[in-house]
Parts: sequence; structure tokens; C-alpha cells
Amino acid sequence: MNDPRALFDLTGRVACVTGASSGLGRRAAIVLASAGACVVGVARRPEALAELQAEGGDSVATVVADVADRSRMASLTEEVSASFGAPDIIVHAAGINTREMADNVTAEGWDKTLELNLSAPFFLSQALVPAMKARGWGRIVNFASLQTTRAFPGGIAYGASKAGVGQLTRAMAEAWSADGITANAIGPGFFPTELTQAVFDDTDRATRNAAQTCMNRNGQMEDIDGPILFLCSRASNYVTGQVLMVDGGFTAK
Ligand SMILES: NC(=O)c1ccc[n+]([C@@H]2O[C@H](COP(=O)([O-])OP(=O)(O)OC[C@H]3O[C@@H](n4cnc5c(N)ncnc54)[C@H](O)[C@@H]3O)[C@@H](O)[C@H]2O)c1
Ligand SMILES: O=C(O)C(=O)C[C@H](O)[C@H](O)CO
Repeated sequence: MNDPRALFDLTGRVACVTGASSGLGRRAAIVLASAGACVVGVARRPEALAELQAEGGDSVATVVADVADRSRMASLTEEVSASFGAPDIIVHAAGINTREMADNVTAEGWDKTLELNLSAPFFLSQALVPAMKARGWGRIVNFASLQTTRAFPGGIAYGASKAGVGQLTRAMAEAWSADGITANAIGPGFFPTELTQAVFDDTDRATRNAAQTCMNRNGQMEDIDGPILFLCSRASNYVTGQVLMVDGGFTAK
């Protein structure tokens, strides 16, 4: 048997990570670079991307872009391929939660949420898949949520988008896995990021969320490292169309 640690080695791979300027996307970018991949971080904030690049060194490049801008898919595909070649791994971590209550949801809030959380992973994947098919190997990792299956207050647009991500993941797997491209999603529990700042600022709610897990705690950033590496590497060769909940057992309880 070959050394099974090699299954996690990403040397020679090129990964594109959206939402790489903060939170779980930034963490994913650093993890993948640390495992040997060349990483292109995509996000809207140039200063935050410059910090990512400074931390990641020569194996990290960045592209400033709004990934929800569908008119930009062709140029974005070229830009993310410019530094290291066409990506064979795409991690769709960009996401928003407007937390508008159902009675007050605006058309703008609804559309923005669906465009970024659900449509962008599809259209960017569609643009990057041809190069993966040509190589016969690819990894697509979407970001689902507790709200893929659970309903929280103010989560109607976000929850609808993340439930969509669950089915998008299965449909991508059906469409592309025979070409060697797996599609899976990570479903984080509650992790302290910009997105969840309002949740963690409400200490009662944060405590209740922790108590709802089997481990009696919310997520810590390093809890995402292993699942990301697994789904982006050869270690997950025969895993596709799955939502891997990384939630300390929140959805099991
Ligand atoms: N933090 C959690 O507890 C949690 C739980 C479940 C799911 N998620 C999901 O994880 C993913 C990462 O979120 P996070 O928690 O790290 O939050 P975050 O706010 O730190 O990260 C999201 C990133 O997406 C970027 N972004 C927003 N709109 C963009 C656009 N149009 N184009 C490009 N980039 C854009 C933001 O600037 C930010 O850097 C999201 O999809 C989120 O829904 C997070
Ligand atoms: O409930 C909220 O307001 C959240 O922000 C929930 C998180 O974004 C996430 O979906 C938990 O998995």
C-alpha cells in the first residue's frame, strides 16, 4: 500500500476559493496552500486579499471580483487561470445572510442572496468545469448550512438558497462525476465569522446554539480544515453528491 498520507497531498493542484477575504473561505485558502496547492483567492476587498496573499506567499494569487456578476464569468475564468493555470479545485465560500424577516423580505435582499449563495456556485462551476473535464479530475466544494435542512428566524432567503445548495450539489455530482469531477458541500454549524457576528454578539443565542450540538460548543475555525482538505483531495475519490455537516452534531441531536 502506498503511504495514505499522500492522498491529502495537493502538490501540483490549482484551487480557486471564492469569499477568500475572510472567514471560512480565507481559512480554506490557507489550508489548501499549506497542503501544497497553488491557490487563487477571489473576493471583492483588495486590502483583505492583499493580506491573504502576504500570508500565503508565492503559492497564493488573488483576483478582485464580485462572483455574483454573471456577465463576468468568462473574464473571471481567464483571470483565475492566469497565475497558475486552470483550477482543478473550486471552493465556493462566498455567501451572505441578509436576515430579513419573512414579512419584510425585499426583492433586492431575496435576489442578492439567491444570486450569490446559489446561482454563483453554479455559473462559476459551469465556466470552470471544461478544463477539469479535459484533465479527467476535479473537485467542487459548495457551502451549505444548518439552514439547508433547518429553519431559523430571518432565514427565509438564506435558508432557501442553502437548501438549493444541497440539491445543486447532488445535481452537479450527477452531471459531472462520470468525468472525474466530484461535487460535495460542507454544511458548517455556527462558526464565528463576519457572517455570523450578529449571532455571536447575541450571547444567549450563541450559548443556546452551542448547547444544541452534541459537543456542547460552537465551531472553531480549525474545525473546517480537515473536511476541506478531505473534499478537495484524492482522499475523497469516491465521495460525491454529499453534504458533509461539520456542526458538532447540531443536526444529529
Ligand atoms: N460562519 C458560519 O457559521 C456558517 C455557517 C453555515 C454556512 N456558512 C457559509 O460559509 C460560507 C463562508 O461564510 P463565512 O461564515 O466565512 O462568512 P464571511 O462573511 O466571513 O465570508 C463570506 C465572504 O464572502 C465574500 N463575499 C460576499 N459577497 C461576495 C461577492 N458578491 N463576491 C465575492 N465575494 C463575496 C465576503 O466579503 C466574505 O469575505 C458562506 O457561504 C456561508 O453561508 C457559514
Ligand atoms: O441564523 C443565522 O442568522 C445564521 O447566520 C446562520 C448561519 O449563517 C448558518 O446558516 C448556520 O449553519
